Amino acid sequence: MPSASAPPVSTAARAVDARKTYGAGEAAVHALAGVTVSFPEREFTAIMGPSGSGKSTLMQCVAGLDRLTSGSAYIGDTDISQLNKTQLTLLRRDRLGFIFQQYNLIPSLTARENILLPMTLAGTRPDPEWFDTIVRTVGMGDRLGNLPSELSGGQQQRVAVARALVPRPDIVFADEPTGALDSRTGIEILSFMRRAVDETGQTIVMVTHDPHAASYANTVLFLEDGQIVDSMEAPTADRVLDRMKRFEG
Ligand SMILES: Nc1ncnc2c1ncn2[C@@H]1O[C@H](COP(=O)(O)OP(=O)(O)OP(=O)(O)O)[C@@H](O)[C@H]1O
Repeated sequence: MPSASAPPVSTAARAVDARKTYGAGEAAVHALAGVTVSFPEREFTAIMGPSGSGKSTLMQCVAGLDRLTSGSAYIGDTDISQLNKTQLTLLRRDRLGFIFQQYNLIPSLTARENILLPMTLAGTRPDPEWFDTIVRTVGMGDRLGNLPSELSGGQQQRVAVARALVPRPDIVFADEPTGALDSRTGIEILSFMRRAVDETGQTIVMVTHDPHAASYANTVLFLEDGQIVDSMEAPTADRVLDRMKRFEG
């Protein structure tokens, strides 16, 4: 139990009775079948579950990339189901960061320009000290002038991670961020994401299939058939793997 003096845990994002149905009638797929979940601030949450269990749908709907069929999704206190398209675009730009399996870098821009692109588009500038901290921590300091085609896959993903973190978003959503990387490079990226949470108070929500990746999180949520069926605190790769095996029976 938290002590009486412990600060209350704030919620960076949450969903309330979230439902998402694709198609209609007999062909209807209930990708989310009533999910209520909170993502605490300054924590790293992983979402796992069998293929088709609704992981990406949940992330996309909470991150304002897709809309729920019913229920609500909040970023902080903002009910995003009430926002129009423009408001959603601005909310994503100003308050959220994204990391995908595909790095989505602009080929004609240098690493530095790619990292700064979201802020350039928003007409803002990063705090120079913060920019240096992020670039140093992701280990990209000497490659900032290079184009993506001159960087390895791991280096490109580091640029993508830096791009997500430099604007200091309220929350970073990551969908299989290490899916395209070899295991050593994946570990570097995950370690960096972990440090961003521990050392800078970043909030991260990550969808993954990989029990080892999930072990970097504070909490793992398990989805099955569009519902949250379990959660695990302080996960280890072995415990996550054991839990995942129970879905296959
Ligand atoms: N645009 C769509 N149209 C129709 N059905 C969809 C669409 N997107 C997702 N689905 C279905 O919704 C369900 C949940 O999909 P989702 O991609 O969220 O699962 P997931 O857990 O992320 O899967 P995976 O691990 O394979 O990426 C699946 O049955 C999927 O086929």
